Amino acid sequence: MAREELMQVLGKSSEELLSQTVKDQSTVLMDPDPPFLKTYEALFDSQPEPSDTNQAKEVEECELPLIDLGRLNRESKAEQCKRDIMVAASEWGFFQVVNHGVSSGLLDRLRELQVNVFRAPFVKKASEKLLDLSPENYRWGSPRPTSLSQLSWSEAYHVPLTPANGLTKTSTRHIMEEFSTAMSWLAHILAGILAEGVGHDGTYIPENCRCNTSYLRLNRYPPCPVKNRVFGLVPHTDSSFLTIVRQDQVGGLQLMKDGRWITVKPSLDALIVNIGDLFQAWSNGVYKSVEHRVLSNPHQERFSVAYFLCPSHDTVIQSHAEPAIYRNFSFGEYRQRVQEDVKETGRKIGLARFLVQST
Ligand SMILES: O=C(O)CCC(=O)C(=O)O
Ligand SMILES: [Fe+2]
Repeated sequence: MAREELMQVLGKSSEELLSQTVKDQSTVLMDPDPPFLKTYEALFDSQPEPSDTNQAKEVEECELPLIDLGRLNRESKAEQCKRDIMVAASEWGFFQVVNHGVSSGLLDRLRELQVNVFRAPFVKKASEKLLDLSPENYRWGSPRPTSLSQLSWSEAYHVPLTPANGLTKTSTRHIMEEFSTAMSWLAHILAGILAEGVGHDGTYIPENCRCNTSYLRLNRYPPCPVKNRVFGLVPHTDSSFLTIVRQDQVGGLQLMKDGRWITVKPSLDALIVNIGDLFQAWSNGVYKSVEHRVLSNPHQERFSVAYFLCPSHDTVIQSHAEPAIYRNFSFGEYRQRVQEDVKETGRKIGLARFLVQST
């Protein structure tokens, strides 16, 4: 039974477990972790569904394609480097890049900021503006999970990249701007290579994906006492053109390859790039937006930051290939459909909603 299992794992009696959050008021007020156990108590009482235990299934640990971007600056190597990027995007939908030009000092400063903000008590994160990050942009858990497999044991700040007024710029905003400028530069180089590879002209992405239409997400995965039954982040695809992630040394990111989950070995030197839904549609299925997820960890917390290269909401996604797999749609329409599906069914349906045959 789930509750017994939980009591065992936590080494707590039923009463202790039920009073988990009726702790001493000051402990509750200082606790950085969101109240997962109390809020989702009913899910732990329900019978496990087969999908609840799928984290325990055997997975392979695998080296993703590793691409040295330093080769782009050497005439004799640049073409091969571009080909490697295109092959990885179409065969894996995921790859790692090194010599990417984003300085380790900047990555470390962002990480420090991220750790600081998530160390704040949960009640503050949920109700106050902290380090220039607003409670409206703070998420924890999942909107309406109906089973444990739909719950994400994580918290995140979604950071829109609207430029701040120079006079009032905080140091937080300054670091995030510097970071997103570096990520945007890298994302545009990669997107340009991929666009050229499928015969699109090089102006569409820079014209539609601007600094203020893309965004950052700061993720924290608190230790999760319920082994193997709850994800850190549920399986999903990204709705972006492409995403660049920096993970820490804890690990837990997995991606789907040939019908199997594969664990990505953490590397602090590398950035992880994955193709999002928009690139899959725009390339008419040549580049793959593959499902990925994050496992929870019973002992260690984990941090990651993701940069999502996205266009403005009125941008129309249209592949020029024939026959087109997906009908044309605007990014705004796509986002709205995804949000409605998540609300109604607890999960994202994504591009399958936009197949030409289904209209
Ligand atoms: O934390 C990670 O490694 C991945 C995060 C992710 O997939 C996302 O934020 O969409
Ligand atoms: Fe993702």
